Amino acid sequence: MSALANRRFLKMNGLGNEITVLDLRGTPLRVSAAEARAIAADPRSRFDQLMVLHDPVTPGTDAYMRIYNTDGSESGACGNGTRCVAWAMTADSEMRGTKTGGLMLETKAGLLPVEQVSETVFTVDMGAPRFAWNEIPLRDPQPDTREIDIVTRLPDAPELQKPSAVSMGNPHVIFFVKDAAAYDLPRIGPILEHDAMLPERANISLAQVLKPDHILLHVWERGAGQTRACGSAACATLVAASRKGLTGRKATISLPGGDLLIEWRESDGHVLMTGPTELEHEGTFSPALFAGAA
Ligand SMILES: N[C@H](CCC[C@H](N)C(=O)O)C(=O)O
Repeated sequence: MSALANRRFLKMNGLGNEITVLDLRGTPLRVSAAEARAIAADPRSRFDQLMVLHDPVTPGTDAYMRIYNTDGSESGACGNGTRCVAWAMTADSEMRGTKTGGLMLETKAGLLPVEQVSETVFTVDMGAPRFAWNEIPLRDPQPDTREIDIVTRLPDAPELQKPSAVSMGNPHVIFFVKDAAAYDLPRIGPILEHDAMLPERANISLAQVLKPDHILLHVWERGAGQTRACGSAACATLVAASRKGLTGRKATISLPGGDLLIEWRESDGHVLMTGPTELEHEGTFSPALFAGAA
């Protein structure tokens, strides 16, 4: 039987980005890719991202997070999930600590300071974006990641070329388009996600700049498909738009699930993401869920 059987989880969302939170602090347990897929397959614990809390690694931090996509792959960043974890560690009776004030979370990509804005709204310091082609990573050297070469040619969307590429601890490719809603993302998303220029695949964004402080965004997520919102994509998109001179350093990013406020802070180059969280229900994993999952 999986050691995860009967463990408690929270089903949450950040702007409709489906997040399941699992607290494994104080245990040596780890979630395998097969277990993550099994959790995603149950409608009660279904997720776009599974956020797993582990004991802190770096002294002074509150928890280490491992982030899983629906397909069992792992990511270094999830903005909406990080806010959900912050809510859980602040308000949930079994996950909260005694600490008041901000939290310091960590992933394999780095440290994420979080501040509470109101009961359910949090600001996450998502760190500094990376632009070097090998840090994103891209397959081939690119002199300027504001406009990269990709291999895919879509006959019915020839304008989808020369996207921007940014790492927010996870890889993002952003196409600036006239109408972000005009594309069949479930069809073109997987093709672009697997472009030969992207050795670790990427999250694919279609961004429409409405005003210098307002962007409309649709996202196809690596390993999870089309989601109602993606926080790290919103951060990557604001940074890419600002680098191209399309916006300033602060904008509202409107996603199908709602709005995020993103600021690319001048003083230290970090990206701040502010948005809501919502608890849907809690539950425990049924042992039957893991039959066949290693
Ligand atoms: N929804 C998440 C991002 C998940 C990214 C993941 N799909 C990846 O493989 O990088 C967010 O709010 O930032």
